[in-house]
Amino acid sequence: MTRSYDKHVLVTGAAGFIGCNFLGYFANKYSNYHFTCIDKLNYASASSQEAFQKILQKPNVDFLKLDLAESYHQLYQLIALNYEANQITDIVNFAAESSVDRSFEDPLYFTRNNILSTQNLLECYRLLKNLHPEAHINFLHISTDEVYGDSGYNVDEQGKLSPTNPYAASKAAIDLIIQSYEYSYKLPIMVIRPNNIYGPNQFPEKIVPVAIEHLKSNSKIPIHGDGSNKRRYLHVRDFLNALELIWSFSETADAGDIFNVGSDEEVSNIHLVSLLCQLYHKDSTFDLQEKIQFTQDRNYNDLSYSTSADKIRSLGWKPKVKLQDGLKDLLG
Ligand SMILES: NC(=O)c1ccc[n+]([C@@H]2O[C@H](COP(=O)([O-])OP(=O)(O)OC[C@H]3O[C@@H](n4cnc5c(N)ncnc54)[C@H](O)[C@@H]3O)[C@@H](O)[C@H]2O)c1
Ligand SMILES: C[C@H]1O[C@H](OP(=O)(O)OP(=O)(O)OC[C@H]2O[C@@H](n3ccc(=O)[nH]c3=O)[C@H](O)[C@@H]2O)[C@H](O)[C@@H](O)C1=O
Repeated sequence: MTRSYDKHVLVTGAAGFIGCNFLGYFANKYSNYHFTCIDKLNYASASSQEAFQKILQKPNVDFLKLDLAESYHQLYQLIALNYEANQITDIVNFAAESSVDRSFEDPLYFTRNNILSTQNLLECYRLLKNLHPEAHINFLHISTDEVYGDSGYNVDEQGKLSPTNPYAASKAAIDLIIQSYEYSYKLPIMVIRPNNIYGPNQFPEKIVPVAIEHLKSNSKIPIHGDGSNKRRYLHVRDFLNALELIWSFSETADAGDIFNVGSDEEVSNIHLVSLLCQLYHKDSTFDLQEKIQFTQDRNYNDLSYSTSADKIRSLGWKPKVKLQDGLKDLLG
């Protein structure tokens, strides 16, 4: 970094769906912040590649291709050993393998990746405090509402963690490790648990981009099981607004906190796909049965997530993008 910036923000998973949308918004709005992006560039990054490469042209954005789970020593140098030179002030941690379906196929990889990638960052922060007790990093960790599983009703941030799939278990595990660092080392870390997020450049394995891809190729949309599972959907712009609000609190927080961030728009998978078909075919009629094919269900498919976002709503945040409008935008 040559010019002086007000913040030096480390953004992990920056080449992914939410990370790249985060950069597109914050690197433009906060030109007085420097953003160092870290990403291993997995399969999911491919969908954001064009947008990510464009953002890397900005003077206040740099990129390090690193696997956080395998790069402890480089991270230790970046965050702790060279603290006086790098002066990292904030960490926004998106990096994770994020696909439930893939986690059923390779659970151990999800455990290793999603725990070590974040715990390596926690270790660097812990050791930084040993070297520079005065150092403070605003640490925002992106978790998920899947950590609660589908057993609770209107679960708030104190709800029991009850994950049902290997992805969610890896996210719940690192949430608990973060909690241990808060208690044992007094590291103030903000944990954010969003519901399903959709928006531009999402890799077509999540239902929204999958359905759109199949609509555009006129092929049948795969529906797991009977399609009755429900999810709540939040547009990525609304999520970033929530993140901006939480980030502002982390500046003065001397303790960590947890925030559920979610919408009230809960729809079943079959209804979501039907809505996308209606929006895509506009006024022309269509036979839904011709547009879908029922496929084998997941090993376990959470029925729905009933989390309460009252805490962040009480701070003035609320979703602004209606699902129908957000989907219409995506369909173009
Ligand atoms: N998309 C959603 O609906 C949703 C909802 C709730 C929470 N989340 C969480 O938000 C975060 C971002 O999700 P997303 O949808 O953008 O995921 P994504 O899969 O689109 O992107 C994740 C990015 O992280 C990178 N990454 C993963 N492991 C890494 C490692 N070890 N080192 C470096 N980079 C690594 C990948 O290369 C990828 O670019 C994740 O932590 C996910 O658990 C996502
Ligand atoms: C909060 C989490 O959201 C995402 O996980 P989730 O599994 O809920 O998202 P998906 O889009 O993969 O699945 C949603 C829902 O649709 C079904 N489905 C999916 C893909 C497909 O081709 N057909 C389908 O029927 C699936 O079984 C689910 O019931 C996000 O991926 C995760 O990171 C989160 O944290």
